[in-house]
Amino acid sequence: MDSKDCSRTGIQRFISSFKYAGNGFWLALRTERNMQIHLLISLIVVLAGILFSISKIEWLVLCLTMSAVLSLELVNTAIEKTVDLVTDEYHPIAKQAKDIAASAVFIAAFFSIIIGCVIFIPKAAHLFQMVIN
Ligand SMILES: Nc1ncnc2c1ncn2[C@@H]1O[C@H](COP(=O)(O)OP(=O)(O)OP(=O)(O)O)[C@@H](O)[C@H]1O
Repeated sequence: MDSKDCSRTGIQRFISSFKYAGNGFWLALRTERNMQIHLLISLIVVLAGILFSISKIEWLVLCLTMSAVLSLELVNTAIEKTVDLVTDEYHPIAKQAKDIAASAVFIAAFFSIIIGCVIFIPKAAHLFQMVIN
């Protein structure tokens, strides 16, 4: 923390933390292709939720899964950057750190696909039945 930070009040630091979080989000969104893909899929899921008028519980489950995937992608990016800061040479521990962080995103994305299928496939099938009948 620099001397400027020390002189600020709690509320100013609280507001600044939002600004820093926003900066981090936009930086990851601008520079990380996977983050752009996850956000695009989240927007499509939200549109599908509106289109199919999903229930309150389904919205809550989707919000949890989308926030898990997006948050873990941000943490994965932060870990990648930290590892790159420590070493730009090949190191087995660097590989382990990056691979483990990437697998956290993979697990969240995998289960969010299952949740999305459980919520939307019956609704899409029902819509399809109505269209063909
Ligand atoms: N310093 C390193 N030492 C050993 N292996 C590394 C190192 N840096 C990267 N790797 C390996 O290469 C893989 C890709 O790393 P990289 O930093 O390019 O991330 P990425 O998977 O391309 O992620 P993104 O596309 O989100 O940037 C890692 O998962 C790891 O297995």
